[in-house]
Order: sequence, then structure tokens, then C-alpha cells
Amino acid sequence: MGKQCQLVIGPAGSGKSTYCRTIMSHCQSIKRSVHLVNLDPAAENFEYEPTIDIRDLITLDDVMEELDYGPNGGLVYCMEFLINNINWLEEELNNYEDDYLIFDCPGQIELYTHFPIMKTIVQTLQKYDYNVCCVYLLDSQFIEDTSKFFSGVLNAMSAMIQLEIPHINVLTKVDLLDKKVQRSRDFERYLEVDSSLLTEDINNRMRPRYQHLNEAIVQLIDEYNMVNFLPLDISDEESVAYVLAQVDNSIQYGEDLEVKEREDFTEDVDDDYDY
Ligand SMILES: Nc1nc2c(ncn2[C@@H]2O[C@H](COP(=O)(O)OP(=O)(O)OP(=O)(O)O)[C@@H](O)[C@H]2O)c(=O)[nH]1
Ligand SMILES: [Mg+2]
Repeated sequence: MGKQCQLVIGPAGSGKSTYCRTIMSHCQSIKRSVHLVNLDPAAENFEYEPTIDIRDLITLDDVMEELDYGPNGGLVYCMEFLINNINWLEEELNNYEDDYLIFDCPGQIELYTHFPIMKTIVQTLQKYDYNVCCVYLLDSQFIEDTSKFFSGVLNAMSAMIQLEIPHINVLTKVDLLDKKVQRSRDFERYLEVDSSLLTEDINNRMRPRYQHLNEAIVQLIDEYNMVNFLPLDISDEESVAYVLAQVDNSIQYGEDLEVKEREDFTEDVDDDYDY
């Protein structure tokens, strides 16, 4: 069977750990084997115990205490330490050959946008023949502030361009949105990322001197019109299954599974015959 994994990234508090937990629980209920990999050295506790855990290598608390770093510098230090000791991850991966892995990543956006840390992790996974999908999460509460939402869109684009792997954007915490908002035409404009929303918002709020800059940003988003979002309501099993199916599809999970099922079936039929 092929090797697949999801790299779950996104701004701090966007719901990465909750997403991972939700997917783990969904997979457990459909009896599908997945493993959680924790890459957040500051993580505290998990409902599903990670099978690979960066905290076995380094923790943020230790770095802050021993090197007197603050939380942000400390986190970057931990991730650079991981990259400098990438053989640790390689050895851990060896134990999970042919398994589907879900990587819960830290929330600092710099790690995806301007440090080559995530890129190195992706390259390591690819070296071991993993098909990697980046799952970028953005908090749906951002749609209440259009410019904040678009800064999330730009970050998603930046990660997409940096990592160069299949990329799925997910709008999280949709269960917190009013049902009316979820069904509204305006909500669809956020899912399909209608960049004219940004122009409308900016024209209402900002001074004219920023108009050209904003138009340039809108144009950039339009040119990369592959930015859209899947809504995720973790209280709705169908919504969870849909997001997972889209991610699976992007990394061809299930294709060789079907072949295997057919092979098993043939073996079973052969067993039944007494030659
Ligand atoms: N209602 C609701 N709350 C959510 C959802 N996802 C996350 N939360 C809440 O949002 C907060 C942050 O969620 P986390 O899953 O810890 O977010 P994270 O992206 O892992 O955060 P960091 O690791 O700190 O970057 C927690 O209080 C969660 O309970 C969701 O889908 N629905
Ligand atoms: Mg987390």
C-alpha cells in the first residue's frame, strides 16, 4: 500500500489539534487505521496519544528554561533542532511504514511562510515515498473581518507556493457560525474566495492612498484562483467525512486499497475451491 500523510498547518488557534482529534475519532469509528504525529513542541495533552512525538526529542519548556528563550524564538529553535536532527524523524517513520499519518503542527505562521522548516519536513517525507497533503486551516470567525480573512488567504497561498504539494484549505469552527450565515450567498463568497469582497471592504474602511496596493493584492489572489475553502463543522459527521475524502483524494488514498480488496477477494474465492 502507498504511504500517505496530512500536514495540518494554519495560524495559532485555528483548530489544528481539534481537526486532528476529529479525524482520528472519525477514522476510529469507521475502523480505519491512522496515526497521529505531534510536531508541536509546546503541545500539552492529547486525547489520542501521538505515535510519533517531537516532545520525545525536544520540548519548548526545556528550551525556554535552559536557553532563556521566549516562546516564539524557543519554538523556532525547537523546529530548527528537529531539522538538524532529522534522522530522528526518519527513524521514527521507519516504524510506521505503510501507515496513514496525520501531522499536528505548531501554529506559528512564520514556519510555513519564511523559514524552510516545513519544506524540509515535506522533503523528508517525500524521500520516504509519502504522498503528502497540506491541510491549511483558517478560523471561520475571520470572515467577520474581511481584511483579516484575506490576510489568512495570503498566508494560505504563501504556504501553498512554498510547499509545492497538494493543498486543501479548510474553514474551521463552522459549528459556531449562525445557520443563516452558513446558508447565505455571502458565505459562499468566502468559500470560493471572491476577491471583490476585499475591494468592497477596503473601499469602505481605508484611505484612498491604499487603493492601488489593495487592487494589486486582489489581482494576485485572482491570478491564483485555486484558493478556496472547504467548510468544516466538527459536530457533523458528514462534513468531517467530506473533508477527509477530499484530502484522501488529493493524495490518492484508497486507490490501491480497492485493488488490495479485490486481490483479497480473489484469494478467498481460490481458498474455497478444492483442486
Ligand atoms: N466550537 C469549535 N471550537 C473549536 C473548533 N476547533 C477548535 N476549536 C477551539 O478553538 C481553540 C483552539 O483550538 P486548537 O485545536 O487547540 O487550535 P490549534 O490550531 O491546535 O492551536 P495551536 O496549536 O495553539 O496553534 C480551542 O479552544 C478549541 O476547543 C471547532 O471546530 N469548533
Ligand atoms: Mg495545536
